[in-house]
Amino acid sequence: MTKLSLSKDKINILLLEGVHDNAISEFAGGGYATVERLPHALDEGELLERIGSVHILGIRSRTHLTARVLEAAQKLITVGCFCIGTNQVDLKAARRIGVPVFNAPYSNTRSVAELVIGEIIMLMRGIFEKSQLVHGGGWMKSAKNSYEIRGKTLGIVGYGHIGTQVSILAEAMGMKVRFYDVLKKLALGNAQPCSSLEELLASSDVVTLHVPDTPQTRNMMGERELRTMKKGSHLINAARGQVVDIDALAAAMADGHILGAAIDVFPKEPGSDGEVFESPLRGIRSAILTPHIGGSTLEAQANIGSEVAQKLLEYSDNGSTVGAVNFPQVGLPVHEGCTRFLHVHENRPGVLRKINEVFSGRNLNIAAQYLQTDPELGYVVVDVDGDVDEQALANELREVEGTLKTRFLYPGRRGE
Ligand SMILES: NC(=O)C1=CN([C@@H]2O[C@H](COP(=O)(O)OP(=O)(O)OC[C@H]3O[C@@H](n4cnc5c(N)ncnc54)[C@H](O)[C@@H]3O)[C@@H](O)[C@H]2O)C=CC1
Ligand SMILES: O=C(O)CCC(=O)C(=O)O
Repeated sequence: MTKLSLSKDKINILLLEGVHDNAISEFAGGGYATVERLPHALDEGELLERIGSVHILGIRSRTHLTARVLEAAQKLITVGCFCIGTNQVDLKAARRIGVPVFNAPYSNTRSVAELVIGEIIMLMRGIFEKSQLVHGGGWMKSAKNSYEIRGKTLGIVGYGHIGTQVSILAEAMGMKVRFYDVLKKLALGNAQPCSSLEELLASSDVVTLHVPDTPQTRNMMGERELRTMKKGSHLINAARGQVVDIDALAAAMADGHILGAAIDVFPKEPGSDGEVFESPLRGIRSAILTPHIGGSTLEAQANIGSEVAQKLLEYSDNGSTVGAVNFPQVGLPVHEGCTRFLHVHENRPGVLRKINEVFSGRNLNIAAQYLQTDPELGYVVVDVDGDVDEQALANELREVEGTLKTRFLYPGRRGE
């Protein structure tokens, strides 16, 4: 267990939104015992009240880390998103305060893909509507609007980790697959790329969305795009709520242009299970609405719990930023016997020279130095051998103009 400048029992870890037990076990195994876990998200006001004393924060998709919250996070070392998407975090604001953000880019991929496959069949057989009727004492034994998926065309928007998994599974079940992506992607199996979103929409029986939330994908499925879809086709959105114009979808479903939809994500989602969910889609019988559970399987949550906690530990213990989504990536060996200084700074001329002057001015033996930069940010890690007045050195480093964060630790040395 690496020793830190701040003893581990003083490092406050706050985990929100019911992060899996595996995360707690990982932290305990790393010597971090001060972990508080809440089952729900916190809103901005609640976060502002608590964030000042938090060193490591774990969230899922419902907690919004705004610039305001991050600027109040005086002690924050790192943030873990125990999910794939990181759009709920103001990543630039996190960079500005020198805080790397980690996620789990693959751990729930399969869970989302399986849900989508199930929904394709449910939609193409009108199962949800028929089942609701039967629950209400009704009976609708009819083949109207019910089709096999074999031979039908699935259009996948966003051919990344989830999109490609859906592609493979759908082809195995006899579907024809077409996809559209902004990047050139290797087509798996017999899948066919489309040169435009419109081409995909006009030729698919079911369209499924697997793009991230970006300024380009906001409302990418608006009135015009929904009307470009084939009459009687189906839409699945397990990506992000802002990708579909929900009012336009409700209208296209009301007049039967879109026959069915399965929607897992919404522009406004409740922060906790007790809160009332509002949406114009409520009450539409051919709309399968689920509470953002695409990635909510026990397998996925267990894997995510371990994966993200390990990344947070690697950063807290060793300074490694491998896997961070908003930071220069530095993979670091454990260098026993040294004191390691982590310095995050604005990437502007002269900063590195001044940092080196701080070390050379004290006649220290630098055993290793690691540096990664991107156009705005620099992250330098310096391992020093022998005796050193860590606190005085860290204070001097903090004085260097452009410094965003400084921390020191003792890799490989046992600590609390
Ligand atoms: N419902 C749920 O519980 C879950 C939802 N998600 C959502 O699914 C999204 C996709 O996940 P992954 O496949 O792992 O991401 P990924 O990053 O592997 O794939 C996204 C793909 O979308 C493409 N893309 C980006 N902008 C585009 C645009 N404007 N038009 C067309 N293609 C575009 C990218 O080039 C990439 O190939 C995540 O960002 C997340 O928001 C992820 C996991 C669980
Ligand atoms: O499980 C969650 O809270 C969010 C899942 C998700 O949307 C993601 O992984 O991006």
